[in-house]
Amino acid sequence: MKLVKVCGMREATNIREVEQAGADWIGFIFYPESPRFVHEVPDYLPRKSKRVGVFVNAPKEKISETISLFGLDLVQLHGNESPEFCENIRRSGVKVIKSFRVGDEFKEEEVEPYHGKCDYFLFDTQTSLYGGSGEKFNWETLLNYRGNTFFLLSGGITPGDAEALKTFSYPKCIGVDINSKFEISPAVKDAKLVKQFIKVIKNPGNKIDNKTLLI
Ligand SMILES: O=C(O)c1ccccc1NCC(=O)[C@H](O)[C@H](O)COP(=O)(O)O
Repeated sequence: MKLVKVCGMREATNIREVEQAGADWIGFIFYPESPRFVHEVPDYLPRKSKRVGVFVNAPKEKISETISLFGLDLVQLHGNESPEFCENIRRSGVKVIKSFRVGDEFKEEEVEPYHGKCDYFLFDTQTSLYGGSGEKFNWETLLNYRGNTFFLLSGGITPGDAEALKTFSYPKCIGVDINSKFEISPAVKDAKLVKQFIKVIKNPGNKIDNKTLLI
């Protein structure tokens, strides 16, 4: 695994800790219904980790305003945004991640129109929520993904999944997105757990110890 995105951050001190833990990308949720909703600019924003803004069916103007306010590098779209909308956001100079909710079977026809219109896909679990459900889907369904767009694996990934992820070698998978299963409370991550997880999945020789995982 090459890349780890830690999503749903809000508190300055915690953002700094997670950045120091080695997160490549840090996500901020701009969806008011989320318990991780970011309503003001934190006192610290990551400098080394890339900043990702997560939106659900937000208007273009709101996204553009937030890109400027937070200095976003990437925009992640979790709603019913069209391929044209993705392309339009991309023209603002940010990379675009389009999220898809995966159920029992992988639907190639759903993702197909988005190739070339965004930079990455994110495969999350199909639930009644737009994201942050803490639910896992069957990763094997992604064996049916034939596209060329690189993707992030997401949905209920836990600290205990680090070992299994070392052997997850889908050619187009560039990394993982972690969120609720690393939380102490909504939007507050256990930076120690994040650090251990990153260490293990980026260095195949390392094993995570159960004491750290609290299992
Ligand atoms: O996290 C949220 O509350 C959220 C709400 C609405 C849209 C997206 C949201 N999160 C985006 C993410 O990238 C999450 O990390 C992803 O859905 C996985 O979350 P989890 O299942 O908790 O690991």
